[in-house]
Amino acid sequence: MCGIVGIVGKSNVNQALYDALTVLQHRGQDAAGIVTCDSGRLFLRKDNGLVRDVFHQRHMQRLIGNMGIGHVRYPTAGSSSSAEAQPFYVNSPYGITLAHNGNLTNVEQLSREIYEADLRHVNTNSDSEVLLNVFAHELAGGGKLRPNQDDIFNAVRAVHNRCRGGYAAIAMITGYGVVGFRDPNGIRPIVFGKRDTEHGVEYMIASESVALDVLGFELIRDLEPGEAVYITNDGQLHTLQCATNGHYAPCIFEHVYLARPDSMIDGVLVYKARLRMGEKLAEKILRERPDHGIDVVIPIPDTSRTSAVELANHLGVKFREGFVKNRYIGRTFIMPGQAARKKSVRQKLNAIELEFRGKNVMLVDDSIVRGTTCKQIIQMAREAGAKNVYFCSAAPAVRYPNVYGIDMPSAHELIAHGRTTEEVAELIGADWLIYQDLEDLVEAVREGNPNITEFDCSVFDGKYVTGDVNEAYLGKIEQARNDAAMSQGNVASAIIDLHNN
Ligand SMILES: O=P(O)(O)OC[C@H]1O[C@H](OP(=O)(O)OP(=O)(O)O)[C@H](O)[C@@H]1O
Ligand SMILES: NC(=O)CC[C@H](N)C(=O)O
Ligand SMILES: [Mg+2]
Repeated sequence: MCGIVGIVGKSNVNQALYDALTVLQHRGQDAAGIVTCDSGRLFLRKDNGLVRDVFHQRHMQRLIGNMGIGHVRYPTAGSSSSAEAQPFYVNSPYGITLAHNGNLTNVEQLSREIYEADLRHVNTNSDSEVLLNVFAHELAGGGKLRPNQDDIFNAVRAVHNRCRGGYAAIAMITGYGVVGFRDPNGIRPIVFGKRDTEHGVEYMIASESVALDVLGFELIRDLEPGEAVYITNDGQLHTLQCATNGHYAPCIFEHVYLARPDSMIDGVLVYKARLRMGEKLAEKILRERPDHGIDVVIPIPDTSRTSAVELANHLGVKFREGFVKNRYIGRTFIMPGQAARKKSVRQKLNAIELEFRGKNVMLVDDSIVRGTTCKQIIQMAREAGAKNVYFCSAAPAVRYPNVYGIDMPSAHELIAHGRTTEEVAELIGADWLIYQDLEDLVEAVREGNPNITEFDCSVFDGKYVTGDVNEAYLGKIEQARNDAAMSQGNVASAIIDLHNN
């Protein structure tokens, strides 16, 4: 889950892109990039780091032009090297740059095809550079000096035929316009909107509606699975369904953890979905532990706050902020490497003893993935004098890898993989543990938009909606991307870099 944005404006868009990336920072903390287009010239700045660290005034001044795209990265393929920061650029045809959220599952085959048949060179291990080259090759196939919307949409159609996996992408065609497209299952989110200015209408495409809100754009709608939107340099907007088999199977983990609560995804307000998760989890606790004896409900900041409030309401138990979060430390789960994740939990959260001493506390988190957070938090609660520490997760047990843009490639790193709830409870040191049921999670989200009949719930049930994920593939990514392999790989690839300013 990276954050992507594209704007076609009426004056320089650099500041708006920067602001949008700041709002999308929760989707990727590893690298950030912006490319703008002015009079047929591209201006690119990208590097490792948070948005505020990558762009200094001297960079911003050079990012001129009334259209551009931006990216915040959380790597799920390749390495964390700055060479794989996005947007990526390819010079032919037209000069295309691309920002991608998601992960391709047939990248090996595509890489081979690109080299052997399309005669193209890809310089990194990033699947996003492969996606860009597939799109570029298909657009070149039109053979036009000046591409129009039909040429763009034909290229997107061909991308859907060749690419598998999850992808929400925004590409800029130098001098022509910005195109956004979404994979035929709609796994990753992408929306577009507009704002009126005295010089005319400006358009924005972004991962989450919150980026539109904050910049004063009005949400038009989500892209449908398989659909593309193309905004020309002079502000004409075109949309087209480019997939024959498009249907909704969006990633449910966006609602659990990835997205901001104030975002609206596919007609569902994430905030309300999380409230309903809390309500349903409370019902399960009342069913399974009617004599729970809980004195206080305490969320593990930040993401679980919304569901924890509603959980406490429904249990009729006091809600208290027992942990204070250091606001200068980012999200732990999306940090690369277990050592960094482990260290940051302690730096990030500190207990207020008063809320724990002598009490039966119910700690609430949105999810338990590797167990990094909850293990340490439970220990902190005990050190703060809690009598009993119960734990609940607003999501079901995460037992399977993700292959569509969340960095959970290795089943063996997941604390619940191959374990019962009781075994996980023991391992994390909880007196008892309750997970949300998958049907309840799906219901909590679906109530926001009953037209969505299917979700990608693969991390919970091991069913992969693209139908191409088998044991051999999972084995391969586990080997290539487990924590130990990644820390070696990152050192080796740190020096690769072709272009940057
Ligand atoms: O079991 P784990 O592997 O620890 O992963 C799950 C935890 O990671 C996330 O928190 P994170 O700190 O990333 O972000 P937040 O501040 O948005 O909650 C999530 O909210 C859980 O707390
Ligand atoms: N999290 C994402 O969406 C990652 C995008 C892309 N696969 C990368 O690794 O850069
Ligand atoms: Mg958390």
